[in-house]
Amino acid sequence: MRFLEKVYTENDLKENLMRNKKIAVLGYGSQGRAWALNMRDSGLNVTVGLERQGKSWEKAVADGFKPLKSRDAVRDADAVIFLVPDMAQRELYKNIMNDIKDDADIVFAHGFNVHYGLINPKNHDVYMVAPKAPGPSVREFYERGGGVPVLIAVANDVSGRSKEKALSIAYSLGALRAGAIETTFKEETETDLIGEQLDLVGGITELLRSTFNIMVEMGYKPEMAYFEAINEMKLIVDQVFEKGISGMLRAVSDTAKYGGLTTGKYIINDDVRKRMRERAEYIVSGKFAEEWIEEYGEGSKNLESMMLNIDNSLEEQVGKQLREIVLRGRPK
Ligand SMILES: NC(=O)C1=CN([C@@H]2O[C@H](COP(=O)(O)OP(=O)(O)OC[C@H]3O[C@@H](n4cnc5c(N)ncnc54)[C@H](O)[C@@H]3O)[C@@H](O)[C@H]2O)C=CC1
Ligand SMILES: CC(=O)[C@](C)(O)C(=O)O
Ligand SMILES: [Mg+2]
Ligand SMILES: [Mg+2]
Repeated sequence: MRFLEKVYTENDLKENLMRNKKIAVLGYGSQGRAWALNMRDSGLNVTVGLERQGKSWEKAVADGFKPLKSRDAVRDADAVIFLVPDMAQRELYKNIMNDIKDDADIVFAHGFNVHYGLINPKNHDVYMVAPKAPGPSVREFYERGGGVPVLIAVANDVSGRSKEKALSIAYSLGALRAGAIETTFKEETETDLIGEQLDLVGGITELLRSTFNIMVEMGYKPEMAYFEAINEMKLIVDQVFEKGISGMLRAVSDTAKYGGLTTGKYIINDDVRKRMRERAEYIVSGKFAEEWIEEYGEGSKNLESMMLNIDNSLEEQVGKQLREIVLRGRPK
């Protein structure tokens, strides 16, 4: 079966529609910094917009930008890119929407706010360029002559050229050196959330911590447990990244293959899969979005306490010390 019918690369860019346009990047965090730097290095006219002075402001200045208050940054922008946290986007949009030019594009790196109806800019081109990687990788790949793949999607196409403009932004991020795949806001939002909750961020975190804690309960030294249960994850995932799951399995010992395949199936059984499916449906129903908006509205107290719990855990204490050794040995 042939997948990936259409992957957009640099050859698909007929015209760089963003070349002489003014771009406002709102937010200078994980994605914001990477986008602003990559787009500037690609020759675009980038202004960084922030709500207030602070760490992000200082970082932007250190990188050679002259940040402006968001409302000033968007005033003459042809494209406004929302790279502040998803939960902050609705309020920011409300505060600055009257300052945005009537024909400016509204651009996102993730579909959450548009898909769940929190932001609904009617008379603008609204599109998404969603890097499938954390911000620092978006920058690092670009700097090393590459780019991370992106998903592009169009939610509102007033000009008839939204997709071309999304490709032009993808190009400036370096993403067309890899490729862009077209999707919808709905599909990107739901698959992004399902992925990060079921395995990437949710499932994996608890698997790592559970394995660590079981070893410690059984009387093994925490540093041994950390090495075997947590630290080595990266090396295994790197194998998956390079060669897929079967390639990873071929890179480990037959003992690991056999034990892993049998125990994996024993742990992740139909019961667990049923619970995973329930959470995926919870996302698709919109209830997760409601829950998260409510939690954020109440000051993210539960999130903070869960983070504190992790910060104070034994695995974090051991990890901090062990990483000094591990990172010291990493090739330069
Ligand atoms: N973190 C990542 O690697 C990825 C993020 N995305 C998407 O990119 C967008 C930006 O996410 P991140 O880069 O993770 O954000 P972040 O949390 O790193 O961004 C923080 C930036 O927003 C500003 N900020 C924080 N709270 C604010 C508020 N209440 N009002 C205005 N500005 C505020 C901060 O000063 C900082 O400059 C989101 O839509 C996210 O879903 C997409 C792919 C990966
Ligand atoms: C890095 C990424 O793409 C995530 C996990 O979906 C996110 O940070 O939301
Ligand atoms: Mg993601
Ligand atoms: Mg995400």
